[in-house]
Amino acid sequence: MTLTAPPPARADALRRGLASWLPGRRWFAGKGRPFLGPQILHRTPLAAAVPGAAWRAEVLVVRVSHSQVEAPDHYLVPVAMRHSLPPGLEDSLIARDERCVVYDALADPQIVRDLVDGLLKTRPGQGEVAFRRGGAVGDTGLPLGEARVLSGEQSNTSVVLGDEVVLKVFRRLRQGENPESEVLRLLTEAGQPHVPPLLGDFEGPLGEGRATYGILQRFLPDAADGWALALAGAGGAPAPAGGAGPGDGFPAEAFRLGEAVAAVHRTLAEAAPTTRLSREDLRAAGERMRARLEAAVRLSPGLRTIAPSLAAAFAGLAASGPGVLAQRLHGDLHLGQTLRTRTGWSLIDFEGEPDSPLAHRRALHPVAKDIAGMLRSFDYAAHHGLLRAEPPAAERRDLQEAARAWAARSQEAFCEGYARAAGADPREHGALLRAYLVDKAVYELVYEIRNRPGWASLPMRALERLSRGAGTGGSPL
Ligand SMILES: Nc1ncnc2c1ncn2[C@@H]1O[C@H](COP(=O)(O)OP(=O)(O)O)[C@@H](O)[C@H]1O
Ligand SMILES: O=P(O)(O)O[C@H]1O[C@H](CO)[C@@H](O[C@H]2O[C@H](CO)[C@@H](O)[C@H](O)[C@H]2O)[C@H](O)[C@H]1O
Repeated sequence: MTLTAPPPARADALRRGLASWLPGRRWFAGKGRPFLGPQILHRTPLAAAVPGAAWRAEVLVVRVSHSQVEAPDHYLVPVAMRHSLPPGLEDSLIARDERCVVYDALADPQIVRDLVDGLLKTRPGQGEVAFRRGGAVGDTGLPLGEARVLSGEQSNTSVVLGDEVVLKVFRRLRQGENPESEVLRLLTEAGQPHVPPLLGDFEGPLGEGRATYGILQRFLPDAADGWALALAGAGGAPAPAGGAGPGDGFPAEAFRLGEAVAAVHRTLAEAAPTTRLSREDLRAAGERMRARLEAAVRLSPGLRTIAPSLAAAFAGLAASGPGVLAQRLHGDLHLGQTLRTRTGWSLIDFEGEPDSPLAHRRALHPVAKDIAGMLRSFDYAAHHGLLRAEPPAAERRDLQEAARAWAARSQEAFCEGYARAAGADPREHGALLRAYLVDKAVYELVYEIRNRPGWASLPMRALERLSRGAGTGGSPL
């Protein structure tokens, strides 16, 4: 018997299903908070590349409001509808009515490949959801192999097609072009070797405007994740094959990573506008950091006692100018955004901080913002092993000292690599770096409380340490 696609699910069944399915998603930002709705803002049918398929697919844009006064969040949920749920996809089931079962289309390899095949044939201005090619592919099309969903601690959903291409679907939408496609396009067109090339992006409706729904990028099949390498390094493992050399350990890799980040920064400074910050600009940046800190204190009252000394670091920002260069950046740089291939380091995920407004992510910032992100990440990797361990107090102190020393070695090596490639050492601007380090740790604290409460002690400890030295001159490392 040949099956045809079922009729589309009823809107009320979809809404009810989404209300219970969404809060369990890793990428759902409102965990633990009640919400109104959800409301389905757009329901766009997607054409399958192969006619006569036994399924149908739609892209849903779902609006979630946590209160009448806060701005709502918008989530992208591509759904598949079939007569029955394919085996193994129970966790992806969203809704069921008398017509069909509805589930997360990105969890179904067959559907993802077929949908991408169909979307690749669209062009901007044609159809509701459309594909725009990047600078790195000709008109002959892309080789699309088997689809496999990447799992892990992610803000979005990525699917690898063959070992060639990765499709990243943005889960939280904002109107306008996502900074990731914008920045990757610049870097790809400039031939920057430390970034996998952008192949194209998808866009579709969001309210009255449009939004980037996803990107297609070259996949690096043999790459090792920088976060995993750093965790292994912090635990005493040697550097990876093809690395800086046996016995050099992770700090030697950190040096090369510093060089790679400096090279990407240089390309961005050449390819996009830059500006020199006045004292007033720096003071305003310090004010924004202070507002972030105040919001964090409301969420985590334990911060209250150290908040004044942390704020002193932001006040120091104005003293570091005028004339600091601001430019387009990565925006949320950490070890989880770095990949180590046989030939060197690559940077991915140029979306910026997923919890920050788009205007802030698009704005020009000093490179210290990215550098601070990476320096904080070495600290995370060093202390991660202590999260669950509960050794006696004396042993714990030793472990903490060892972790701090490892982090400091990696941080220094990263700055040396950066300085070698950029010709300017980030440690020379101590007040600037300190302000961005504190701001990043504040962002992380909020991020962890909302997403991984068990990890919140990592940025909290760092803030306590930074508060003891905040506002002072010299290196903040
Ligand atoms: N071009 C790529 N090549 C190889 N692996 C990749 C590539 N892009 C992403 N990945 C893998 O997918 C993971 C998630 O990608 P990322 O862009 O960081 O998504 P998110 O925004 O969800 O955090 C990465 O940590 C990496 O392991
Ligand atoms: O990678 P994303 O764009 O989703 O970034 C968000 O999530 C990150 C965690 O997955 C978070 O990074 C923090 O944890 C990392 C270890 O998991 C650590 O390496 C980073 O230094 C730390 O900031 C990131 O802040 C957040 O925006």
